Amino acid sequence: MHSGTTHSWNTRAVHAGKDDLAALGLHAPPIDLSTTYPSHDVVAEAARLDDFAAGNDDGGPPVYGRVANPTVRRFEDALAELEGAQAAVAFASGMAALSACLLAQVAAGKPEIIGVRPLYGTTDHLLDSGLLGTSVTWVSPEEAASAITDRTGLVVVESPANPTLTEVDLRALTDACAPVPVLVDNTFATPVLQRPLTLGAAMVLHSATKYLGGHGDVMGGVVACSDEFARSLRQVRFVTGGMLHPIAGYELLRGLATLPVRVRAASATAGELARRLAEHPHVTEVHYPRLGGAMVSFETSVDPIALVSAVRLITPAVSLGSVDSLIQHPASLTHRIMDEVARKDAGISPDLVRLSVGLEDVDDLWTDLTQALTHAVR
Ligand code: MET
Repeated sequence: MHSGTTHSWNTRAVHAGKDDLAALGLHAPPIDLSTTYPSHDVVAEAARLDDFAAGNDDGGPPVYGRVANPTVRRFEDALAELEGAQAAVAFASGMAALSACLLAQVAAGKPEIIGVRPLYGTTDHLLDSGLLGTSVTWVSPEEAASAITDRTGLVVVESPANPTLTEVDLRALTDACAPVPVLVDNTFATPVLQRPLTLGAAMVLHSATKYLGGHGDVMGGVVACSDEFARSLRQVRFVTGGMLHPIAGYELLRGLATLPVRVRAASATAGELARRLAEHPHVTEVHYPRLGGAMVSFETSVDPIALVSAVRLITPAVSLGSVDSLIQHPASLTHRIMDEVARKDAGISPDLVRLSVGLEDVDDLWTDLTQALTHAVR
């Protein structure tokens, strides 16, 4: 799957998933919108369907559009390469990707999940509700290993975490929990800043909707992992139908090419905004990861809901990772669905505001933030 070139990671971000294009006489990757694939050899087609149902993907015609797609495969191959994984499996959303990970472990007789809070609110809710037949034990990173039983399927962690930007020592966690697989939600860090598989993680989850797409116009999810776990995920995707759309596959592949420059530029602006916010009289605490990144969250003495409503350049909206900056109030929106006590215990206070920093000029963003902070004084 991988080219085996000695080019740098930044160069591979541009070319991964496209190495065969020149030989095909193409420059942009083709978008295959087929929902079905013709075959006059029914017996051979039946054998291929069996193979796909077992979770294999030989790169050939997928029989049916729910099973696999050539454009989506390009994105999967590229993301696998950038995360340093054997394989990647793409889904219609980040939550569909997480659901497949959970269902795969339930099917393997390992329905017990160990969760480290905070996590994205709907991830927290999916684990806490047990909707997919899992059970969860919530722990601190230091307690994770002692919660393992012979039915533990996954340790789930997000670092830096949504929305508090709390960082977990992933190497210490994966060492302590081995051989139980650790799934790291790497949506906020992106492989530009952190590659969890190099720190002992078994699976890396992305809401591809965020930085991988990067323009707020494509929804998707992806898991980078071993060939073996990828087979389990494809088996789940085959029957549950959470396949990524081919146009989304195209857009996500296109997003990867600019991922390094987008993340580095937005991170520089976010770091500067974090420094300025820390000095602001209406800001009581700023959260910004040691790792860097383009997310900043902060606690404020002004009315946080009035603050979010008062921005004019920044967009008041959930989601993140777009070229334009977004701001939202986690306790009202992204983490609303969580248990209220757990939310407070996880550090998601009613005064916390989350900012996704885009590619605008830092001074324009600062002017907007400061006027909104002034406007929202209680
Ligand atoms: C429906 S809330 C949504 C989205 C996204 N995962 C976020 O953290 O902003």
